Amino acid sequence: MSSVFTASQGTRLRLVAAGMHELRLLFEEVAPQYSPVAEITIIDKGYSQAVSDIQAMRQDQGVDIVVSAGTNGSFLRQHLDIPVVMVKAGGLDIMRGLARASRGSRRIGLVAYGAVPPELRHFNDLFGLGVALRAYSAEEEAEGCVRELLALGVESIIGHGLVTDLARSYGIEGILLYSQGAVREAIEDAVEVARISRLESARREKLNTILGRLKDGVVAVDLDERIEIINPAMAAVLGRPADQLVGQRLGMVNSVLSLQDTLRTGQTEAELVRQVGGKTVVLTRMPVLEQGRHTGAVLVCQDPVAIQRMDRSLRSRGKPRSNAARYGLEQLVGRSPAIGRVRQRALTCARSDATVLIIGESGTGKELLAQGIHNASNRRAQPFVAVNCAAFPDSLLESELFGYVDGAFTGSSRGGKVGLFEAAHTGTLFLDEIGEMPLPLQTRLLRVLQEREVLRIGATQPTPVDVRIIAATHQDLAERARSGHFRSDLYYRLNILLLTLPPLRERLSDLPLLVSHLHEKIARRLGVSNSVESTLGEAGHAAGGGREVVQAIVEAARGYAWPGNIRELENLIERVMVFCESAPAGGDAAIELRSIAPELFMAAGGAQRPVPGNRQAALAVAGVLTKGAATALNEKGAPEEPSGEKVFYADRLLKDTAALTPQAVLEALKACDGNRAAAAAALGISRTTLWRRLKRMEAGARNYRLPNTF
Ligand SMILES: Nc1ncnc2c1ncn2[C@@H]1O[C@H](COP(=O)(O)OP(=O)(O)OP(=O)(O)O)[C@@H](O)[C@H]1O
Repeated sequence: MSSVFTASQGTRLRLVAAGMHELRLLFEEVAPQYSPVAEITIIDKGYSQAVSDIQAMRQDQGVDIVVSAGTNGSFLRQHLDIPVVMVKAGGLDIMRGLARASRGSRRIGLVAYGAVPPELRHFNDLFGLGVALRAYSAEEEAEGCVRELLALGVESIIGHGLVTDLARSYGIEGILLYSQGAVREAIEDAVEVARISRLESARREKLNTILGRLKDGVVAVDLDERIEIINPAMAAVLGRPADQLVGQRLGMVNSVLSLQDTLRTGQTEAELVRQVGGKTVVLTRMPVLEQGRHTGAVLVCQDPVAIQRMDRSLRSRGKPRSNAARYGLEQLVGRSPAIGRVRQRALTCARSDATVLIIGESGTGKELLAQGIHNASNRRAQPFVAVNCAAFPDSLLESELFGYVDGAFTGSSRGGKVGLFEAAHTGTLFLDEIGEMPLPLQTRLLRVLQEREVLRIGATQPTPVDVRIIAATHQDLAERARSGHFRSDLYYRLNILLLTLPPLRERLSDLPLLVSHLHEKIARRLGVSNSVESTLGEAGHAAGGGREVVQAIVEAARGYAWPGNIRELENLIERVMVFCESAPAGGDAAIELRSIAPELFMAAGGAQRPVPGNRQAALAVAGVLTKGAATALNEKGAPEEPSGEKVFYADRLLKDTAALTPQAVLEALKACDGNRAAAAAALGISRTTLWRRLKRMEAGARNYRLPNTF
């Protein structure tokens, strides 16, 4: 037996051999040889009885294939939907039958099923064998043939089982046409067919599993455009069960999906946008080639929203994690009751998906709070996208937020652009400085909040988005709504969960904690020791140890009635630390300090808002900056009488930085080659504050010549 008879997947093939009388005996003789690959069940029944037995076996344990012969075999073929392999008599079988018959009889007859083979007729005539030949095509005709032969005096009839039985019933010899060889050949054919059909059905099952899991609809048709394969997604598009659609002409089921042109031209057409059942779909039509011949066509139907989502996910994966929130609520430093209440409310906000509005002065930690809420929410693993509405010209802000489709406007990038709403899909969108949003965009924003879908610029179909909005402002939004600068309906939509961040001046008790937190944070960033106890390297001797730096700054800030800006406090600390780091060991620190002192003090906030008590603040800062700063506080922690040098610097600081003058702004911009971020950093203010300052300067005094970048 050859190796092709290895049953697939380790299970034996299941064969049924259906034959009565002599054929059954032949099956019984041959079947054991195939037991390693096939389990052969022999049934000694014919016609409808055999059909019902085989169907029951099929239900019970499965049947791969049936082997039978003659009219019984033909009957089974017609009534079963599993393959039936016929035992066929070859030339040798006929010869063998004739030889056997001629041993005892003078007159021999042969009754064939279907038609007498022409070769046999020819052979009979050529050799003058005188065998009487008859053929039958239906069971009831067989007896007529036997009787005719009897009338001719035939004593021995060769034929199928039915014929041999009839011959015997009329008292003459019946010789079965088949040999063991013919039966063996039929079983081997059956095993091979069953093996291939098992492989086929395993392949089909795999394909069905894959197609069943696909979100895209797939349908394959034959050359007549009749549906051969259809997956559940496609059946859903067509609104009918898959089994009802198989065999139907696709173009008749839905003319938009017709594959007639593809069958005719053999051309692939990709990404065709069409409407099917009121839904926009993206279609791809392809011909099917089997061994170089067109045998049908395939249609793939995609949901554009899914494509967009995939596109977004690919884009966001390609990007570095810029859309991630770095801060958690635990980084919102402060033990004052005011900040405690904010932290508590923020935790409550994190538990819901409702829109949050954060109100607080610039640099009070609004973004930190927004990030903290995101990171404490269920969306923490999803994007956190922040946008400063004040930082973009109106038209740019629109395309940033909503994105645009390919060719939406001159100069738009090819392939369109994903807006920040879409980029934040499933996550949080932080809209900072929402009060600065132009009115037309407020209308669009309101629509997004109501409909939960965005319409890219130039698009006709909206894209659903699942985004949690956190908006922030330093402005009195209610007042802006009253004065018509802000849509009141949007204000009410945003103002669902309100968080108010108090300025630092209203929670000065948090100052020491904040200063040492920021000191540590900056030290980490600068790569210097983060302990306030430690020295700041060799240079630390010039300007005092870490503890003194922190204490002096706390003093300065307190005395100065800090105007509420933590960012500026952070900037001041950084400047002091950088200065202390860079002061040469044993060098004249006082000279160094003199050069940066005005800038440092400006960073302390005094430049923006001179407040009462600033002389004391200046003294404290100057204390850090002068050579004798290490003794700025006496042993009991009380401030020392200021030295003449300290007083001198404090006065100079006050004079130089009395206000963030337009001149100071312009000089900073000039020094930074018009780079706004750098200028803001140099001035120790946020980019937003600088932007506002510039806006005010532009509006108020047209005589300033601003660099082109503005
Ligand atoms: N309570 C706090 N604890 C620790 N750090 C804080 C706190 N509040 C603010 N900061 C720090 O101050 C800086 C400014 O904070 P943030 O950017 O969140 O302020 P903002 O109110 O959003 O500012 P703006 O309105 O100018 O955009 C950040 O570096 C932040 O880490």
